[in-house]
Amino acid sequence: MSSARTSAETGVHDDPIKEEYCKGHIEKTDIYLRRRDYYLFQDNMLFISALSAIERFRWPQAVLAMVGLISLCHIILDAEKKKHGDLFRVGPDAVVISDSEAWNQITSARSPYTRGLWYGGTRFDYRGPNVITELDMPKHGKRKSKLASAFSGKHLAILEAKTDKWIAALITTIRAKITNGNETLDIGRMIQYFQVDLITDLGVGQAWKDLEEDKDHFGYLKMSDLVLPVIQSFSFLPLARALYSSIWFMKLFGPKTTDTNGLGLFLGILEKEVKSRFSHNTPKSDASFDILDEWIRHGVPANECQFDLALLVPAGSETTAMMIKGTLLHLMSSPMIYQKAKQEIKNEIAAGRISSPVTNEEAKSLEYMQAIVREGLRLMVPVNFGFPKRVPDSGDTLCGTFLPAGTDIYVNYHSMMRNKEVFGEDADSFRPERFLGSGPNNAHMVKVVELAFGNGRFMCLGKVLAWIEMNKLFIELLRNFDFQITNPEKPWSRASYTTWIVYDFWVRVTEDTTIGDAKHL
Ligand code: HEM
Repeated sequence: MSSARTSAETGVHDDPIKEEYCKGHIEKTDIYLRRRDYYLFQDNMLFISALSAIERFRWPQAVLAMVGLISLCHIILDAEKKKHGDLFRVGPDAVVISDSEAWNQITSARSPYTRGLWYGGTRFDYRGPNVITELDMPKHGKRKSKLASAFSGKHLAILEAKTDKWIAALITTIRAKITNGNETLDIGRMIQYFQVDLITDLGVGQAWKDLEEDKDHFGYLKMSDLVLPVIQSFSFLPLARALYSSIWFMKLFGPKTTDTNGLGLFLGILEKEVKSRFSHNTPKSDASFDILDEWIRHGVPANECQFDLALLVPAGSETTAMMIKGTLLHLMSSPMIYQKAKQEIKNEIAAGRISSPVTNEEAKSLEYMQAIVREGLRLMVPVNFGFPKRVPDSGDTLCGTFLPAGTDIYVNYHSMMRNKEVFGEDADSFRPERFLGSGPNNAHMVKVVELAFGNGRFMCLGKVLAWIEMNKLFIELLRNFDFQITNPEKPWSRASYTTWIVYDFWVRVTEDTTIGDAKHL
């Protein structure tokens, strides 16, 4: 509880509850109980009662309910948003928000908000925090600014060249499968292989070659599909989170660099690579750029290099892969949009306006393809829910409700991206046309979609890379191939946590023989 402050100090004159709180006359819990419009425990909704039950130590029910239900959390949260509005409570000290203006304000560059303890629960290495699990904001800011150089300036051209290289590898692999008579393939898995190869190549200059060998090396993806749901479910439960992210627990049960498979093996490989670079003190030339060298040049210490490289693989692969898979599914399910996209690519090739492969700059001038990317990112927003920001000492009023200091505000991106007031009555439909034109509402929609990457000092570190990929990949895939869903009744299986997991995304892929220059790779 923050110390007593006067209304003159806090500037609070208009809200008696807020004023009492700021003067220190009432506790945070009183505020929740006094505010009828804010008191949601009358809801018998399992998700909310699961979260609230933690505080009452009804452990077994809470844990079971959470783990069982959270794989549908986007549906549950969206239903609650429809009932209670843009801000509602999910725990004694926690609310969920889907209002884009408020989220923009909370996460702005100079925001006094800090990270909630939830962030610490995503840690997977007992030896130390990575940049995303660092809770000390000044430390986080310093650390992040050193990491950011690898994603900016002269390195952008290298990010683009590596993206081209791995898109080419993806296309070669798909083509080889078609030639061998395997037109039906799990495109979801292939996109994950593509992402892992791209990120490992960028990270340490050596891809795992998942695509080339058609193999989930080190069982990394299998392990991540198993571990992510557990970590992402338990991270919402304060006591569980404190337990499993404690150093002794992680030492006993977490991944270790001596493991022979999965996450531990992966950490071990990174440890070796980082040690070798530091002991040889030989950063590579610009031509053979990788992120590790860039970080060493910027004075990132060896242990942080290890932890942050280990973060890049899940942070950089699961997210972009989800967006790509989701957009492909929408394209395949929307024949008119699919054909319009192909026609735009055809026209641009015929007019000699796009190279092979398309450059990032050229890709940005394909208006319809850009609209598809935004619409795909919006409807298949890769980060679904989570990433709480903690209300500063003065408290704050959001969506008309006063929130006391220390309240965690979780974002509900899924509902934010489907807000009818922002995106129109058909916000649930895949309709890229909504982004065509340049009216003020268009600019506003674009800004809201950008929030999918976070904002201000909470911004995603790999945003620029993700945009290069998204700009190019769909153009390259569609100029080479045609895609068709194999099972219209169940095109894939998908579970939602903070991020998503997609299984069994089988599609039929054939060569597109109608677009002239397709065989460029
Ligand atoms: C479509 C793709 C992506 C989306 C939607 C996305 C979204 C996000 C979001 C919402 C956050 C958390 C922001 C917050 O704290 O509020 C984040 C953080 C982060 N992302 Fe991404 N991301 C994507 C791709 C990538 C890629 C490709 C990389 C790396 C190569 C990456 C690396 C990171 C890192 C390192 C952080 C932590 C930043 C920090 O500590 O402040 N992401 N991302």
